[in-house]
Amino acid sequence: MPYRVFEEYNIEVTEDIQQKYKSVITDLGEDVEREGLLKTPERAAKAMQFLTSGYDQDASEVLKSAMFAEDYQDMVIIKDIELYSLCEHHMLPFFGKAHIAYIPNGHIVGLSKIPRIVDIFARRLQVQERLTHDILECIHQTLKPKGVAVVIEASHMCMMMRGVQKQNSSTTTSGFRGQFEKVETRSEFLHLISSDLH
Ligand SMILES: Nc1nc2c(ncn2[C@@H]2O[C@H](COP(=O)(O)OP(=O)(O)OP(=O)(O)O)[C@@H](O)[C@H]2O)c(=O)[nH]1
Ligand SMILES: [Zn+2]
Repeated sequence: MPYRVFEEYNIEVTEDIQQKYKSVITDLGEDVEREGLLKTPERAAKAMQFLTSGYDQDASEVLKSAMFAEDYQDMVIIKDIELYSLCEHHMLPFFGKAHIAYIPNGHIVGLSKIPRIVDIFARRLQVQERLTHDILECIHQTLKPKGVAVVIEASHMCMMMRGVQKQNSSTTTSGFRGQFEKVETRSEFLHLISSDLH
């Protein structure tokens, strides 16, 4: 199955992570036996499994499950795809939007599959650069389009809540393959996703 519905957690893994969270909460000086925290280790164990559930999913299979032969030659853009990931340095969230385009080469892909693969790569311990690259390469290698472009704009909680504590900075990463390596095609894409269209 290319993606799983996240309702059934592995009992043993949940129990194991839960015990570790109990120690962490205790080490932080809290009382794991107080009412408000009684179920917290289990909830946190489940939340972390969900937020890293992308490891168990095959993004390429997801794309392959909805590729259709079609003679459409122009740019397809899916923009403002919201994403939530975890930075691998602090395991704190980074979140923002992905804008993705491709130029078909005999096949189009079911539109929903693009946000699905964004989630699959985002639900892992990531850096924004690798997330951008993972999405780009998956589409490039699986759909084999004439071109693919990925832009991600994101804010990192590790830079907002702690560390340098910058609330308003955001980071943009991008990757281009095939026809998007040409300035005119890339410019058209960047123009079409630019904020004045929102
Ligand atoms: N390039 C990149 N860096 C990231 C990303 N997420 C977090 N970081 C950075 O990873 C770096 C880790 O640096 P360290 O010096 O080891 O960690 P630190 O002492 O917690 O650093 P500060 O955040 O500066 O306090 C920090 O500069 C973070 O801002 C990301 O997606 N991409
Ligand atoms: Zn971080």
